[in-house]
Amino acid sequence: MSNYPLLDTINSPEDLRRLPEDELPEVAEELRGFMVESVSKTGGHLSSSLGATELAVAIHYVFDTPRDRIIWDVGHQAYAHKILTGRREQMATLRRHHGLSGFPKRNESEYDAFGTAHSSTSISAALGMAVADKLKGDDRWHVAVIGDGALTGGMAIEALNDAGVYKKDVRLLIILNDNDCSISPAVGALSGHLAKIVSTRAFNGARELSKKVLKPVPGLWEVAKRMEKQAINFVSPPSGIFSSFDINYYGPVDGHNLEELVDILRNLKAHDCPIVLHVTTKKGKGYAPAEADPTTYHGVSPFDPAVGIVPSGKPSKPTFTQVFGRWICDTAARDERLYGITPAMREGSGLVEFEKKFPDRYRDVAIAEQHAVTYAAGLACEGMKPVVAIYSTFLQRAIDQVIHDVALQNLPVVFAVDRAGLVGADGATHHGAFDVALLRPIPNMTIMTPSDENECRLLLNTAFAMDTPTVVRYPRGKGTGVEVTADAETVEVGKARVLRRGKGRVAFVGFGPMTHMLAEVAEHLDGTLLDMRFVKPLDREALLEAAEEHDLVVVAEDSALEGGAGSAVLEVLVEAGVTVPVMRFGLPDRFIEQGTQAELHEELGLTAAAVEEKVKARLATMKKSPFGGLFGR
Ligand SMILES: Cc1ncc(C[n+]2csc(CCOP(=O)(O)OP(=O)(O)O)c2C)c(N)n1
Ligand SMILES: CC(=O)[C@@H](O)[C@H](O)COP(=O)(O)O
Ligand SMILES: [Mg+2]
Repeated sequence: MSNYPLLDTINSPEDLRRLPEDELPEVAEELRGFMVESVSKTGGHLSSSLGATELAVAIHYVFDTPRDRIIWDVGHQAYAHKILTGRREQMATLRRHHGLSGFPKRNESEYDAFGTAHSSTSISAALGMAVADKLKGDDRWHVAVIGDGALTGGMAIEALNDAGVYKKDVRLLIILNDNDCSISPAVGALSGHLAKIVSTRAFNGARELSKKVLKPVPGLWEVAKRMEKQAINFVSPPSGIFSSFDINYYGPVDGHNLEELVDILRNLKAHDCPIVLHVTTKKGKGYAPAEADPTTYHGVSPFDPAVGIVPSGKPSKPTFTQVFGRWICDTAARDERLYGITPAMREGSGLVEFEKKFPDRYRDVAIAEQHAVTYAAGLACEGMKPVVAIYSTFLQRAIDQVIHDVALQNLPVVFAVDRAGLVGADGATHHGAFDVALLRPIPNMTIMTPSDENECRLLLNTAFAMDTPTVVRYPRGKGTGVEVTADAETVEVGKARVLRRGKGRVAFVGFGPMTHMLAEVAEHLDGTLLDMRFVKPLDREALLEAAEEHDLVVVAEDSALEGGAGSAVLEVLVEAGVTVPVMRFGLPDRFIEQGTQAELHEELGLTAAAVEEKVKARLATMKKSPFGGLFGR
C-alpha cells in the first residue's frame, strides 16, 4: 500500500481540483511526507518548501493553472508546486546533473510561469504579465508568492510602488508568505513592522469567531462571506506598508489552514486590482527538526530523516568560506576599523562567529545587495574598513553601486566574493561566472584570485592592507586542503608567483583554483606554471617573459571566458605585439546547468586530462622551425 494514496492520483493540478475540499489537508500531509523523504535523499531547500505546502495546494486548487500564473519568489519554496504539477517522479533527480532544477524554470514546465532563484523579482514579473494581459484584454490571474525575507529586497518595494497605481483590470495577487525568517533570523525594520501587524491584527481569529457565531444560522455565514468578497479592507483595516502604496491588503491569515485559504482566495478572485494577502506560516512546518531549526534545514545535503542532520564530529580541512570566517575574526581583533557586512547570507558567508565576537561591527542588511555596497562606501568615507562578504552571483545585483559609489570615489572597500566559479547543485542562476568580466573594466579596482586556502588568507590580508577597492574571489567548498599558515603576511600587489619553471613548449597561466588543475598538466609536459594571483593589475612582466620563452600559452580560469582573465592575458600580449598562440580554458558563452562541481568541470573540459589532451593536439599542429623558432605561430 502506497504511503501517498492521494498523491498517487494527482498528476496535474486538474486532478487536484477534482478532489473534494475536505481532502486537501490530507494532500498537504502526503506532500510533506514525500518532500522529507525525497529531499533527504537528494538534498535541497527543505524548510521553505515545507512551510509553503498549503499555499501551493490552495493556489492550484483555486486558480486555473497554468492559465493563471504563479510566480514563486526565489523559488526555493516551490517543491510542493513541482510535485503537484506532474514532476513527482523527477524529484529523485532534484538539483542533480541533467535532473530537475531546484527552482522554477520556464523550460521545465508550463506551470513555471517565470524563472526565479535570485530574490525579490516576483512582484515585478507578475505585474508585467498582468499589465500585458490588461492590454490584450485577458482576465488571467497573476499570483506572486513572496517571503518576508524577499520583501526586504529593493526590487519588491519598487514593484509595490508601481503596482499601487493600478486600480482595475490588473489581476495581481501578492501573497506575502510571512514566516518571520530569512535564511538566518529575520532582520530589519520591515520585519518588526510585519510582526507588529501579525500580533495586533487578530484578523483570522475574528474571522473564525464570526464563522462560529454565524454558521449555525442558515445562510448567514454565506452572506458574510459575500460581503467579505465586496470589501477587502472591510474586515481587515489597511496595513501600514501596503496602504502606503495604496494596495488593498487582506490578512494576516493562517497559511496552514486550507479551509480558510481556499475560501479567501476564492473571494479575492472576485476583484480585478492588485491585492496583498498576508499569510503567516511556519518555516519547516511538519518536520520537527526543521521547525526547531529552520536555518539548518534551509538548504540540506542528504540526511537520514529518522535522525535529522547530525554534525560530523570529524575534524576536517576548512572550506574557503571557513578560511574567510577565521580571517575576518583575526583581522577584526587586530584592527578596530574592520566592519563586516552581509546581505542576508550570514551562515553561507562564514560570519556566524564574527557576529558573536564583534556584534557592533557586524551587519546583516537583509536581502539588499545594493544597499550593502553603498552602505560600505559610506562607512569607508568615515575611516572604517568595510568588508562586504557576498556571493558572486548576488554581487551582480550591485555592480552600479560598486562602480558609482565605491570605485569612482576610490574607497577602501574589500569585497570578499564567495561562491566564485561553478557552485554545483543550485545551477545556472547561482554560478559565480560573471564577476571577473563585470568588475575587470572598473578603474581603481584590484581583483585577486587565490588558488588555495593559504593564498586566500594571504590575498585577504593584502586586500585589507590596501586603501583602494579590492576584490578577493574564492570558490564554494574546499581547495587543495593545504595548511593555512599565513597569519598577517601580505603579497606584492600585481605580482604573480612562479610555481614551476619548465623546459617544455608550454607556459601555463592559472587564475584561482584552476592553477592546481594546470599543475598536473604542467608536470606532464614539463611546462612553466604561473599562479597569477591578480586578474587586475595583471603581472605583465611575468606574462611577457613566459610568452617569450614558450611556444604556447595556456590560460585557465573558473569564470566566463568572455571578458574574463584569459581575455585580459590576450590584451596584454596583443598590446605588447607578442603573437604567441594562446589557448583559453574557462566557462563558455552559455548558461551552465546544475551538477556537482566535478561533473560540471568534466562536462566543460576543465579537468587536467581534458586540458592535456587539447594542449597536446594543439602542439601537434604547430610545426617546429628548423632554426629553433616556430612556423605555426
Ligand atoms: C538576490 C538574492 N540574495 C540572496 C539570496 C539568498 N537567499 C535565498 S532564500 C533567502 C531567504 C529568503 O527569505 P524568505 O523570502 O522569507 O523565504 P523563506 O526562506 O523564509 O521561505 C536568501 C537570503 C537570493 N536568493 N537572492
Ligand atoms: C536559494 C538560495 O539562494 C540560497 O539558499 C542558496 O541556495 C545558498 O547557496 P549555498 O548552499 O551555496 O550557501
Ligand atoms: Mg521568510
